[in-house]
Amino acid sequence: MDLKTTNASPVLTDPAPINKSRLGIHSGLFPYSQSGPSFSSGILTTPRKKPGKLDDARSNGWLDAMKSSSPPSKKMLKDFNVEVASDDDIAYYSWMLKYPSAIKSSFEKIINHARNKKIVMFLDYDGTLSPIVDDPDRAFMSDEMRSTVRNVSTYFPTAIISGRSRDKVYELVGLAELYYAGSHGMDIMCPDRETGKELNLFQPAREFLPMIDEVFRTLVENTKDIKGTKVENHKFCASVHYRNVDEKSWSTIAQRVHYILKDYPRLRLTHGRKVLEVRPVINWNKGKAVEFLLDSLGLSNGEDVLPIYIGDDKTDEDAFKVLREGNRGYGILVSSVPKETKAFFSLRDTSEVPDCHFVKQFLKSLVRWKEQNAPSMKKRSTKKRFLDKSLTNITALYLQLSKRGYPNVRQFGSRQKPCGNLKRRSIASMKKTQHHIR
Ligand SMILES: O=P(O)(O)OC[C@H]1O[C@H](O[C@H]2O[C@H](CO)[C@@H](O)[C@H](O)[C@H]2O)[C@H](O)[C@@H](O)[C@@H]1O
Repeated sequence: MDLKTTNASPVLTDPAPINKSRLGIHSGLFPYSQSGPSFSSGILTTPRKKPGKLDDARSNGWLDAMKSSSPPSKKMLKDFNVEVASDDDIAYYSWMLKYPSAIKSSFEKIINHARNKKIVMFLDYDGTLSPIVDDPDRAFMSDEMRSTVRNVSTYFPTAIISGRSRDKVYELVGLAELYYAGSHGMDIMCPDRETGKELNLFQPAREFLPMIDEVFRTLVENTKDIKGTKVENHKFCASVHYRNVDEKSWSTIAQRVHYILKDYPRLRLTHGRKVLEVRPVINWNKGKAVEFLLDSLGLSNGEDVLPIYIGDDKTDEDAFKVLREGNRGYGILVSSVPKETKAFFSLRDTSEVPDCHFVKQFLKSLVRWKEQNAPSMKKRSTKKRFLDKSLTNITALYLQLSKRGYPNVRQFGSRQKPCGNLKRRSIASMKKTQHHIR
């Protein structure tokens, strides 16, 4: 992908205008009219009355999806002393004929294909590096997983692509030597394509920032009476969690979220694991982020590059699709149940084996293979690692500065390029600055 093309706005034209009078809402309450962005800072509240049967037919479809997302783990079933039906296993193993395990028979295939190629590793966070837990704020990855990912990154360029905000996922992973794409790929920090040394910030949905902030507050306000609901602001998208909500209230959540989104035709809803995700209607996703990162790393020319993407969620399918369709690399789906997927391989995800065990095992095997069987392809050269180190220092510093709300750094974000003085400053002087702001 030519970087220049990514500078073109990926914002899609608005979907068909909604019928405001049908909703019985005064047009002044629509924060974004079709004719241009007029922003209202108010929080909309949805009526508390139960919406009519035909209020939003889509809610029913969504309810089914809500029920089937993130199926109960075997552990949960065991907790209730219920034997796991062997039919499930049969279904799983026949599904695996199509999507074989990446750590068993197919590992050979993967490494054979990787010989003489440069692997680029893309990793989703929740459900891939950290186990799915009830509280999203407590989805920690283990130290062992962290050190495994660090080892991976010493051999292969490694990026984390998450639905969470970039700051949040960086905080959870805590490895400055990786590249990060937050908000489902809408917030990317990556090396400059030309120099490879400077950092670029790519935020294709920047204009949606105030809108997401507003919808976030509206969602919080309108779901606060539903026990267990949690709404997260991920900067360029927002998540409404219903994992801890009584199933009887799921339809209420679906209806309220749909009702609110009727006022935001430039936002859309997608579905994750017991979470509804509100995102801008732009032609950008985790797949585009993978292409963008490969391009920025100067690795978009397929022949000698093998991108591998590991993820567990529907949003990861966009990345699997990019890799499959371009015949560029391998998608690996983490799942304990058969699913329709564009991935090539699978890794079992089971809470009986904690700590995303199979993902870790796959990553460790890859490192071991590299250490043992490709001694000629040593760890990334000292010079390269020095450059990477400089880059990671800049990343760490940037994240630190932006967290502290430094005005210059915000500005640098808005220009989608690091601010000049930050770019040109030597690492030593940056360290000084870093020390200064602690
Ligand atoms: O793209 P990801 O890194 O996989 O992020 C997807 C969502 O992950 C988080 O939610 C999921 O994990 C939580 C912690 O295990 C779990 O409680 C929740 O039910 C899952 O949906 C995160 O909180 C979301 O905002 C992300 O969009």
